[in-house]
Amino acid sequence: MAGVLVFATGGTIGMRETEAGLAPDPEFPDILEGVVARVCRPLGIEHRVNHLLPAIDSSNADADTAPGIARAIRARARLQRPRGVVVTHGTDTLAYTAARLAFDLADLGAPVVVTGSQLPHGSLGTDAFDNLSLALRTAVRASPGAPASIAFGGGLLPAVRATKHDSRAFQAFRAELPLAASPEGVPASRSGDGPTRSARVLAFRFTPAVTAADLTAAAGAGPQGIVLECYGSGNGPMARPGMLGALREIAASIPVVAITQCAIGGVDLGRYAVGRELAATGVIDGSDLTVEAAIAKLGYLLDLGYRGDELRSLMERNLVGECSGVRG
Ligand SMILES: NC(=O)C[C@H](N)C(=O)O
Repeated sequence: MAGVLVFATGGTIGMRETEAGLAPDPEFPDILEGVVARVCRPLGIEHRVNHLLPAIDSSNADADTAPGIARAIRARARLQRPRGVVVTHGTDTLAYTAARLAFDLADLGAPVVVTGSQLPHGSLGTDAFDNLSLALRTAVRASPGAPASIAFGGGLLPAVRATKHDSRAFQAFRAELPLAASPEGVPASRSGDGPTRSARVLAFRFTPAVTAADLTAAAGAGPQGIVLECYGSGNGPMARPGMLGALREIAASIPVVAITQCAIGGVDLGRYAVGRELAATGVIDGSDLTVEAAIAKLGYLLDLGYRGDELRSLMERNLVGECSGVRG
């Protein structure tokens, strides 16, 4: 086919006003078909629109949403060999999904561009069509091996570096850091068949009131991995009663990845005594990963079957431009 494959997954872009608030518009499939055709025809590009049902408000995304979108894209792409792929998605969890697709589809051989909108397609002055048109044109023009990107508010952002930072403005996303140079590429699957269920990775944020019991409770809910949002250069309340022991125990049973709450700078676990204490509990150094990219990467590697030292080593390296890698 060598055209564009579009996957609609929900989000404001496909919603309309109802008595219960914004909700999926049953007429959106027809409208999307028309808009995609209008952009692709003058470019001489074929297109096919797929709807992943049910269309959701992306706030309802769960651990399997992004891996499920990746599986659907892979299955279609195998048959239709597209030149590019566009995913329409709600903005609330768009950065999480886009980051995950960047890993899952790194070797697809076609660029993946994710978009959505702040206003519904039918609203006056909507950003839906500008964003969609930018995404389609990017998917057609980018090279087959280009990294996954987000087309939004007139700009393109690297999927593994982006965060939603504005709940209203048309420029809803921001990437504080560029793609890291010289990515190694994604590893082969460790377990052959792939998992039946996607790993559940939680984020836990250190704040002044946090206790060891809070962390133990979060880990007790049974996630397969935890992203620990630390202060500054990778610090935490290590003097809190029970915190060292709790972290040691958790990190011995599931991977715990330490990232920073700061947008820039990354972690440097050797800098402060509290950072060294944290490192000694067995947490993995998350370099300058965003929380979205850390969750995506850890979930992706767990789903590929990686565990233990192999997982740690991959987490600490730059696979698709998502992090600078651990300081030597
Ligand atoms: N602008 C949006 O798309 C927000 C919406 N709640 C969603 O994420 O589905």
